[in-house]
Amino acid sequence: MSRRHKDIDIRPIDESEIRDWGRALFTGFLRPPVVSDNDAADLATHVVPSRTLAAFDDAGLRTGEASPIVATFRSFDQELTAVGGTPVPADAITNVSVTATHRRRGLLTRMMAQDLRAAKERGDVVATLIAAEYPIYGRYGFGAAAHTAEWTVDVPRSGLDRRRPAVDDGGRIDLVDGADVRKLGPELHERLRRAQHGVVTRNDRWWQLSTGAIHRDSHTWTEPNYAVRRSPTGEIDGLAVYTCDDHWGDDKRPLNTAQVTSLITTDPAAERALWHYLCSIDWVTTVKSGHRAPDDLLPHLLPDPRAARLTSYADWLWVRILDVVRALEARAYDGSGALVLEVVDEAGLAGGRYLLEAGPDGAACTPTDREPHLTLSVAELATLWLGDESAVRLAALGRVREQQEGAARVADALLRTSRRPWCPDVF
Ligand SMILES: CC(=O)SCCNC(=O)CCNC(=O)[C@H](O)C(C)(C)COP(=O)(O)OP(=O)(O)OC[C@H]1O[C@@H](n2cnc3c(N)ncnc32)[C@H](O)[C@@H]1OP(=O)(O)O
Repeated sequence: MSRRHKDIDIRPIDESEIRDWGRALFTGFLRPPVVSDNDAADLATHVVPSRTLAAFDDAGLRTGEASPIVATFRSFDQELTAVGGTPVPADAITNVSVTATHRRRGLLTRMMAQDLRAAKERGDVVATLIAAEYPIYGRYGFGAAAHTAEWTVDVPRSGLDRRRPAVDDGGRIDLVDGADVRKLGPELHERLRRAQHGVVTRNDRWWQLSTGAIHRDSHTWTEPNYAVRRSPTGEIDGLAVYTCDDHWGDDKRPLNTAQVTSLITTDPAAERALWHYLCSIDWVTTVKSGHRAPDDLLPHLLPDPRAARLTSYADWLWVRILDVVRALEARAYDGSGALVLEVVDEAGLAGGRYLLEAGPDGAACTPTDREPHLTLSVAELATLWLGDESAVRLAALGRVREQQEGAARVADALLRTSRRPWCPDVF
């Protein structure tokens, strides 16, 4: 007999429960439900029990070793770069799963409420996640704040001159190994995240996982190629990570694909140089770009931009604002103006009426009782906050309400950014 959801206990796990929690996670994520000793040891290195929730159904039929854990949820400290380059503290949510036998009984809803409350109390400005499916997280106040795009480049069609480098500025490209990337990458990424809104922090574990320094039985690993670009003054200003397959046509024509898993730069010259390098590797006729911002330069670095076909486009980083005042004061504004926002938050975490007075020299956001210009949910505010969405478009969709005529245009002039946000990572 299935139990009512409120009889199922939700609480942080303790250290002795990490392995069972891992098995429930693998089950929920449709991996083989087996946690090897190697996987258990790896989980123990980064799963922080106090930030890791589980739902326990003790009444189920089970034998021997089977665990009562039927749902998983984990969060960790992160920083998210706001518009203008200032990082804000974020509650990064991951490893959300509810076992198929226990779906749609409100377990995620309970775990989310618990975690967001704790994040609010800790003083996090936002919560972040990468959503498995679009319809899951809006109800909890998350908005799709940054999108991802992938292009597939038909190299022979691109019109690139593969004989010479794209940028002849005295810079160079070198192939390095994983150990070099662990040394050089973090500093490059630090510079990127001070410049690009939407970027999130990468911890040591991120660099170790992405360079094969940590081996997990539950994940396959293929050593990629790592190319760094040095600027004319010798500074590392770009890193491309890619794998190549080994595919030949019947007519002995090379038809290899270079799949980019990560490409970060701090300079457009480095971006141009690395894409050109990737499109110039002998045998490579297709380059897949990996996760890019929708306004990435790539297509327009090719003489024929149509050679870059958009093969994936989707919502990517979801943001839940927990502190409207700090979120709006942390970001930069190119224009100047004042806006009164009526923010609706059904969870009672961040709602209220706020006056935003902003300009290129800074912003102040204060609770107010002035008449609002716009009424919107906290989720819609998140989509506007990172600069990606248009308030005019949301008004047309009925997702924000103009309380004063023309307010959506004023909001767009203040909040939209000239380049779109980009989150290069999955977490
Ligand atoms: C950040 C990440 O980790 S992303 C990974 C998320 N995990 C997965 O996708 C793994 C597979 N899916 C699952 O494990 C579960 O279905 C979850 C975690 C998505 C949802 O867990 P549940 O406990 O079933 O959610 P819960 O019962 O709290 O649902 C609340 C509401 O959201 C809706 N909902 C939940 N999941 C979905 C979904 N995938 N699609 C559409 N609606 C959904 C429910 O129908 C319910 O709506 P209602 O209140 O109108 O009835």
